This record gives sequence, C-alpha cells and structure tokens, in this order.
Amino acid sequence: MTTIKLRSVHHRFGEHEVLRGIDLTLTERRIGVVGANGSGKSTFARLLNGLVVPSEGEVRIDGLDTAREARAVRAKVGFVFQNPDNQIVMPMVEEDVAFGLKGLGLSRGERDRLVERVLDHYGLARLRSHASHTLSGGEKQLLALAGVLVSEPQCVVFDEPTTLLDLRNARKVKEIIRTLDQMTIVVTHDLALLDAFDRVLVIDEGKVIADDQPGPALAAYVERMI
Ligand SMILES: Nc1ncnc2c1ncn2[C@@H]1O[C@H](COP(=O)(O)OP(=O)(O)OP(=O)(O)O)[C@@H](O)[C@H]1O
Repeated sequence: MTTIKLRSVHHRFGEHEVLRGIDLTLTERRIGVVGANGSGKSTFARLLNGLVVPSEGEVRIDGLDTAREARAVRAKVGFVFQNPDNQIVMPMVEEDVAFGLKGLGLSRGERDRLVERVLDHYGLARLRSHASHTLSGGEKQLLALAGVLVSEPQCVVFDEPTTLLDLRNARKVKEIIRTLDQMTIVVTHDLALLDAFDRVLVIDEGKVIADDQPGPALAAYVERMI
C-alpha cells in the first residue's frame, strides 16, 4: 500500500496562490479529484509525483520527500497527462514504451519482455513499428498509458485522461482505470467515472472543500457549482 501525505501545502505561481493550505493523507485505492476550471486540480495532481514542488509545506510518498527525492518518487508514482502529446517522446511506438523503463537497470531481455506484455495488454502490438505521431488520439492516449504502466508504478495519477477522447476510447480508458491494481488518483470532470471510487476530493480556489465518499462529495461539488 502506498501512503501519500501532504502537510501544509501551499503553491504559488508568482503572486498567484493556487493551492492554499492542503493537509491530506491518501491511502485509498481509487481517489477522484474534482473542481471548477482553474481551481488548482492539475497543480495538486502534479505535486504527487514531484512535477510541481510546493512553495511551502511538503509532499511525501511513503516517506520520500518529492522536493528532494524526485527520482525515487517518480519510480513509485506515474503520471498520465491529459494530452498524450506531452508525454510521447520517442519516434516509434515500441521505443516510446521502452523509454518508460529507462534508468531502471534492466537487461535487454527483461526490457523487451515487459514492453511486449504491455503492448499486447493495451492492444498496441500491431502498431509497435508505427511512427508515434501518426497514431490517432485514442491510440496515443493508450500509448501514453502503456509508457507509464510498463514500469509498474505503485500509484498512477491521471489528469483528465478522457477529456480529449471520443466515447469509445473514453470508455476504454475508463475501463483500464477501473481495473488497474495500483492506487489510482484521477482528476476528472467525468463525475460518473467516480461512482465506484473510495474517496473523492473537491478542490475549490486552492482548498479541499469536501473530502468524502463519492455520493456526499459530489453532492457538495454540485451545490458549490450552482
Ligand atoms: N505554470 C504556471 N504558471 C502560472 N500559472 C499557472 C501555471 N499552471 C497553472 N497556473 C494557474 O494556476 C491556476 C490553477 O491551474 P490548474 O491547472 O491547477 O487548475 P485546474 O483546476 O486543473 O483547471 P482545469 O480544470 O481548467 O484544467 C490557474 O489560474 C492557472 O492559470
């Protein structure tokens, strides 16, 4: 089990204080994060694997400080961006998946086996030799996911994973999220996705204003939005 702790976290971009005092301990397997546009959700999500370091306070993943132990933190917590183009770095599909294993000290054989498994699992095997930039939006999102999941992180953070997808691909990605073994934290505007989650955080103007099971948390969110 992974434990994520945020202590007195504030984050500022210049003068703008985007997160304003967040204290949380996260251990549940499925955690949703909702809130209005610009409320600080993406910034919050990025704190969890050290993509953003808090201006004040600290974020620890199983005791590791994201500000000082970023490499170890990223091995534990994978991050899937809303736009897969932010994440796909290698020209060919299988190279891009293999890139997710870089720096882990695996032999070539182990690396090939893990890449093979994840390509098969996400239906990308037939595209293995394709140029990454020629994939459709849905295929790119699956590739971005495969590139993160290939290294089997203990926790995966998704920032609006279905926003750019059509219905079929959104459904596919949601099914993957529902069936992942790992701890999963999902920022989304798709409230139905969160029905079976264990915990939902509502962020408003940089603060957590509700933190509960999906029913009451989403009711608080809807009330705040109208
Ligand atoms: N790198 C940055 N530099 C300056 N300001 C930023 C930066 N990233 C985010 N912000 C600002 O911080 C605020 C919160 O942004 P954030 O992306 O965390 O919100 P969000 O809740 O994810 O929004 P959305 O639902 O629209 O994606 C916004 O006002 C945004 O303009």
